[in-house]
Amino acid sequence: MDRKTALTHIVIATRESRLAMWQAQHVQALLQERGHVVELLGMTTRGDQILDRSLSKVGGKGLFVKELEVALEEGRADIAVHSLKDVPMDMPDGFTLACVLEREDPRDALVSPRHASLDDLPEGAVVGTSSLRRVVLLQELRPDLRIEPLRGNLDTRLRKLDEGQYDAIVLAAAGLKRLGLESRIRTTFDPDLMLPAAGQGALGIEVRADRADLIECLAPLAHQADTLATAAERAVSRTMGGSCSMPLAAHARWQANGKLRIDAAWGDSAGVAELLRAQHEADVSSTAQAEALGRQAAEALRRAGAR
Ligand SMILES: NCc1[nH]cc(CCC(=O)O)c1CC(=O)O
Repeated sequence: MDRKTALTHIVIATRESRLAMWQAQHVQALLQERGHVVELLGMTTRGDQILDRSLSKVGGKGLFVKELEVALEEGRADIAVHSLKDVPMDMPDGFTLACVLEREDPRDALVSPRHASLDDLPEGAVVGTSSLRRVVLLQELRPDLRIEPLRGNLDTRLRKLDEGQYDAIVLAAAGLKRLGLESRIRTTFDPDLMLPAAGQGALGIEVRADRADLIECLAPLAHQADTLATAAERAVSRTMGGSCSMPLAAHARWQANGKLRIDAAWGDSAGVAELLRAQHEADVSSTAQAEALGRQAAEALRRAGAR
């Protein structure tokens, strides 16, 4: 195969959940518009199989990406499309994040058959989420709520709500919107109250670090403003030694004054201690500057007592 042919034929490794498939097809369409021939290779990951335990107890974020990386390693696929939120802060040796795409709504959403907002939930209502970040933030807003674990892909989570196992559940707005389920959203949370997770709503494309050819093809798909914002968010998690067993939130927004502002929050994993928050802003025009901003916020959380 000559170099030109190799460049135009791209195989995307993807998980088979509806959301993962949507995301892979989205990238497929973007690459096809640029003249590439793009195929999907669907696969089931360990994270998809383990549905009965909280993810943070069985190995964390890496579970969703490992099998896809093996496919890249073996040359069965060229790129993997991930929800950036699920991508470990440090890529394993030999892999790199080639680009971050324009992000969808980064906020969390409340889904409930009977209640229009968090304030509208009766005392002691049962709310489903397995994210420690959401647990800690919800407990701060409504200490009376009973928060119960909720696992599975988006359709499974909605089914469990519809079966009556919960009064409400909290999900990323981005996933619901991508699957055409926006009408299920009763309210999207003010990000200052329910601070999103690092990378929430953004897609990242992973490749083998030695595939300069692919990195070049993918460069035009990058969204610069969201790349810098999510780089700052991911630097908060990286500095904190972040994994999904840590109740950490990090959300960066571009301000009217042209600066990038980052908000970060950390809570005790028991979910009882007070929530620590940090906020910084800076002029940011490079990844290094974005990461420095994220580190500043993490160091402020540390000084305030986060471990
Ligand atoms: N942890 C699972 C996960 N990873 C990405 C999304 C949604 C889409 C996104 O945030 O980009 C979700 C579901 C959720 O948190 O409700």
